[in-house]
Amino acid sequence: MSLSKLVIHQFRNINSANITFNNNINIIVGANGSGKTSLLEAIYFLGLGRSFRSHLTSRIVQHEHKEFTLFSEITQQDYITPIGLQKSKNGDTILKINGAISKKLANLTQYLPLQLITPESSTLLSGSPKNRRAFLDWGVFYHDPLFYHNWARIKRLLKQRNAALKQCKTYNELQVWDNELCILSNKISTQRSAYFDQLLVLIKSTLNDFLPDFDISCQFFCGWDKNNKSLADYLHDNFLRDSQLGYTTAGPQKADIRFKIAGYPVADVLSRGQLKLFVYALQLAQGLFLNSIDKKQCIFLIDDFSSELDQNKQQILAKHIADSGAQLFITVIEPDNIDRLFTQKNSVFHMEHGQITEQLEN
Ligand SMILES: Nc1ncnc2c1ncn2[C@@H]1O[C@H](COP(=O)(O)OP(=O)(O)OP(=O)(O)O)[C@@H](O)[C@H]1O
Repeated sequence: MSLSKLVIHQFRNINSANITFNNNINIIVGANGSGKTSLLEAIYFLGLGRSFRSHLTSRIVQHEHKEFTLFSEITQQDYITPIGLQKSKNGDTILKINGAISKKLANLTQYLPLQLITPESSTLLSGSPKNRRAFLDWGVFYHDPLFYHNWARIKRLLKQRNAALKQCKTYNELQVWDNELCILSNKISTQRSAYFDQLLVLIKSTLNDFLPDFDISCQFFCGWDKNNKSLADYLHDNFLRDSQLGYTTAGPQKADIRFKIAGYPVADVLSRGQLKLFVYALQLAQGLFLNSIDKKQCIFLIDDFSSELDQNKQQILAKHIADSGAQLFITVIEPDNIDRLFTQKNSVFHMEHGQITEQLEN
């Protein structure tokens, strides 16, 4: 899958754009505030139905306009899927996939498997486990077609259980939720750990290139200590504590991936640039997995490609992206020799005050 065409209307400072992208490398060059991140945000919106910068449509719609419109063509082998999305400040949304109205924005996710890397991405390692669960679930979602159903069901169940926790006086009253919860939790945990075990091989190999001087351990935690007791026992034994807290403290909603160096969390040991490289290694491993095992093309959106990376690391990164077979969108302020980092054919776009123009080959 690749994004072959994008039409934008009234999205941030981009009033109107009609762009045909390269199937591999797309380099977007522009000064501060020219609209580079807005372009990535528009692509992200088409991939996930939301922004990575704001929950408020009113911030994203161009000032003095009522709505933004995005139209794209997604190419898979020789088949083109047209997708159109319009969002208004008043909350109205129109999504069309292949000419038919689609009610759910979640339907978008299967078309563009996006990996976003921004200067804030190191929160994947330094932030809460929620970020690492989202990272892991992204891969499981594309790898295992049954995962989404289990995940959506358990989210609903937990919501109901947490509401019931606040009212139940005895554990017996809760058991109606827990039988299904335990079955689903074990399924999700098996799906996640099966994916993680395979991904780990790729993570180790990318980390070896990016951070060869560190011995890094990576461990999946399913959300409860399986070796100690079953989830059913945890739910039973934690009843009093959980009802005081008003939420369930054991289960797949507490899963995490623990990355450590000499027993310390990586965020406490590595520099900012090294953390960024770590995140690149993790996301590239997922891109490689998607390409080589799931036979789907990953799309990388990388904002501010060269920040905090020396020339050598930029070269390693460029090589890995090329090897992953992904479609790439990177933004840079200074073009320098960035296009020469990539050996395959690439397209360069210049961004100025929200206007995009493609640089023609000499
Ligand atoms: N709703 C909006 N309508 C019009 N312009 C907007 C809107 N939201 C943001 N902008 C403007 O869009 C411009 C582009 O911002 P963007 O973050 O895309 O730039 P950038 O090229 O990524 O900059 P940098 O290199 O500094 O990160 C900014 O000047 C911003 O003030």
